[in-house]
Amino acid sequence: MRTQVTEARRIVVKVGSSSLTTAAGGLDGKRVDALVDALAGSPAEVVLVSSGAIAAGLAPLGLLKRPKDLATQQAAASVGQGLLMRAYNDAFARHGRVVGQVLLTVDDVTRRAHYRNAYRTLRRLLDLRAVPVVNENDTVATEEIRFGDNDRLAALVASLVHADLLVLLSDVDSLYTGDPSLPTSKKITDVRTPDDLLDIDVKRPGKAGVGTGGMVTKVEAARIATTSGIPVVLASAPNAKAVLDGEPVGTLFHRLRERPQARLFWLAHATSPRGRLHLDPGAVQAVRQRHASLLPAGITAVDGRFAAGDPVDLVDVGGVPVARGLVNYDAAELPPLLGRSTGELAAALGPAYEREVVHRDDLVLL
Ligand SMILES: Nc1ncnc2c1ncn2[C@@H]1O[C@H](COP(=O)(O)OP(=O)(O)O)[C@@H](O)[C@H]1O
Ligand SMILES: N[C@@H](CCC(=O)OP(=O)(O)O)C(=O)O
Repeated sequence: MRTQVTEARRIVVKVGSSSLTTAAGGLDGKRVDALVDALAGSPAEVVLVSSGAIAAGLAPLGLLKRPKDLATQQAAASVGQGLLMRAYNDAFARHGRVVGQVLLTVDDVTRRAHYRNAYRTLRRLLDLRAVPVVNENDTVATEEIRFGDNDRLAALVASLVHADLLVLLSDVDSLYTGDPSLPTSKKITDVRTPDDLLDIDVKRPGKAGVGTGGMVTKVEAARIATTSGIPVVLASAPNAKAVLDGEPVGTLFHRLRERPQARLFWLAHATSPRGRLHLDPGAVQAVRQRHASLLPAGITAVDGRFAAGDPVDLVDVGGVPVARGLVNYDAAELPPLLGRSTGELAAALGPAYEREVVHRDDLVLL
């Protein structure tokens, strides 16, 4: 059993084009359904990074193989992305789950100002129990600023949403020492350090012809994630359920360091609180033991003059600080909300009041 997997609370799963399409081209509904069944069965929050827009758009446009020129690829992506979302929408609906499309460019995941926008949207979708389905915004990306494959995009999204695990699903069941079709190539179950990759040949692209990056981009994605403290499992798409159940399938890239908690470290050690939120015992327990977000219902009193975004201390009935967090409301807004459930507040004051007072991602225990 892999505890890196079974203990993960937030997982980014990336699936490649070759795992979603039929041999004849076009989306394979059965494979989409099987993948979605596996994802919907996971107790973790899941962000799905899905390729396949270009591949799904080929058949409807009468294209026989993946075009080489960017404009035709973009036209195919434009047609295929809608079909892809329809397939996910229908497949997740069977589990009573809603999907949200998130199309990103390189800038959205690398520039800080954009990055925060993307993070907020993804986090809100997860809070609402929706499944974000991410792809590159192929129709607007130019050759120079394009990821092209989704492996690196998935690694950056994993880091962006503070995921505990990245799963790369492909048409190959693990990393091999060389071309998997050669009998001399051996399966690799664990990659613990970059040295474990020194003798591995990852150059040859996939034979299916619809994927783009082959193993090179997957190994690169694993490097980005593991150096950000996020372990990676590379496995075949039909093994998605086994992966998420923690079974030792595919290749596990162990994380190379602890997850840097730089922002939360700053919050705990380098900020002074602008106010205090007094918690009832139930809220203290929820924050401490379940690492839950703080909701208005668990707050009994507020001290200080702070604005939304400021650091505040969360204190217990004895006034002892238990956590520090970034508050989502101005001090003056809070008193009428205290002790009331988020459902009640939303009904009385509108959906903007459904938000948590301190989100769990912005909270550090003291
Ligand atoms: N060392 C290796 N180990 C495993 N697969 C490899 C290796 N080198 C090349 N490959 C090829 O990489 C392919 C997966 O890449 P790709 O087709 O881009 O997948 P996807 O569409 O899932 O992103 C496999 O089908 C396999 O043939
Ligand atoms: N954004 C593109 C991804 C291209 C692609 O084929 O990626 P991958 O299958 O992950 O190597 C698409 O949806 O078609």
